[in-house]
Amino acid sequence: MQSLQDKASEWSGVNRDDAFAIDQINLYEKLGLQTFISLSTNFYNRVYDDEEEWFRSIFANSKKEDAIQNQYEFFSQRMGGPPLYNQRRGHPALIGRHRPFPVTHEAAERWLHHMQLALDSTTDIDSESKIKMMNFFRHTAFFLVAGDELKNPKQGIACKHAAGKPAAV
Ligand code: HEM
Repeated sequence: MQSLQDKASEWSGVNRDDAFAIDQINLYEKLGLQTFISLSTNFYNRVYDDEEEWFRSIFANSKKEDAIQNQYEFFSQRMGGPPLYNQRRGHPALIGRHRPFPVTHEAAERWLHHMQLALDSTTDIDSESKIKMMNFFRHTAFFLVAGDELKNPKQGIACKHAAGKPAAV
């Protein structure tokens, strides 16, 4: 059976080495906390203003300021900075924390679209760091999609004994 990491690689098109190239360099030391704050602010300004109502509504129960802080604290600690996220929120457990939300393939692409634009409009992020970060984001986004599908595993093909019977629900 394919692991969630394998599915993430297949669906994102990013292999594990590229996804975790963020660990070859300390991006937090290179970019600084303020850059992460700007990135998450740019990102969530776009998300909360998204013209696509279906995507915007996924965030309807979260306050923008809280979402920004959750994100930049997580990114900073994951990319070599102090454990601000863990101190305030505990273990990230990203699949569990995304459980209430519909993290579909389409939602992942929309999330990544906004993140690419946010990276491009955040000054002080060099292009090599952007590529590393985007590979990590892309792989993680599809890791979350794979986790989301565990909520509603697709029905397998019915065996011959089920022929003519209504599908199980
Ligand atoms: C794939 C599409 C994604 C969707 C639809 C999505 C959706 C959401 C939503 C609705 C929240 C709640 C906002 C808040 O209160 O903080 C959230 C939180 C969060 N997301 Fe995502 N997300 C996605 C991808 C990602 C990715 C790729 C990452 C990491 C690289 C990530 C990291 C986080 C973190 C750290 C939080 C804060 C969790 C908490 O402390 O409660 N998300 N996400």
